[in-house]
Amino acid sequence: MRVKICGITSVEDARLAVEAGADALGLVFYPPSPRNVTPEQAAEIARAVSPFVVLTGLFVDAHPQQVEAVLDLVPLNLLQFHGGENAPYCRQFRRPYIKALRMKPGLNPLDAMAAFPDARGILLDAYRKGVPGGTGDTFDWQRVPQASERQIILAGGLNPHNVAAAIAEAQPDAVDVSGGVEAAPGRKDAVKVREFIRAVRAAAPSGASPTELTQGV
Ligand SMILES: O=C(O)c1ccccc1NCC(=O)[C@H](O)[C@H](O)COP(=O)(O)O
Repeated sequence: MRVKICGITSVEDARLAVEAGADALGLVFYPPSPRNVTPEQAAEIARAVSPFVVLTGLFVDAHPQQVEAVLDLVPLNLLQFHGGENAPYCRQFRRPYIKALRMKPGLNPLDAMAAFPDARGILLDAYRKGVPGGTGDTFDWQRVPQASERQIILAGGLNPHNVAAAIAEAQPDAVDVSGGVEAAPGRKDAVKVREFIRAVRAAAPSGASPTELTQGV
């Protein structure tokens, strides 16, 4: 079970997340968010982090030139598109990407993810009208497709106290959290980060997915 800590805004928070065992860090390039970072700030964070930790750059319906400008400065390993982007938009940067789908009532995630066959993963997030992400809201984890061939990342309102139940119910391949491990918007809480990752490891030890655990793989 992989863990992404999203909304990292400082070298200090990047280091505490990596030391706690995060597999990936999320850097938000979306100015209305309190977790937004500039390309220069992101480059400083990147310099401080092991090259073996996945650096994810997050965008919301960004102009392609904005994405390219970030890529010129920041050695991102992965892009995350969190708006209404389509597959041609996402693939134009010729980088691995994950596509976020907000679980609007009535949305069929299997149909929606089929539109992004070349996405490395699909991040399923809560839906709140007018707010693209980082809502702190959960959604019905029963809606997460099971036995999908795709890599499913569960997000939305996770925290140290609910992540084990979320994993048991949704059986994702990875989890993602932002607000649930913060002391304040944009500032991570070291204890919450450690508790979150500890809870994930307890729910899915040795990195195995819950499916592998229950099927004795
Ligand atoms: O984190 C943000 O502020 C944000 C703003 C706009 C678009 C996406 C954003 N975050 C993307 C993420 O992947 C978050 O981790 C995800 O939405 C879950 O956030 P939370 O419910 O706070 O754990």
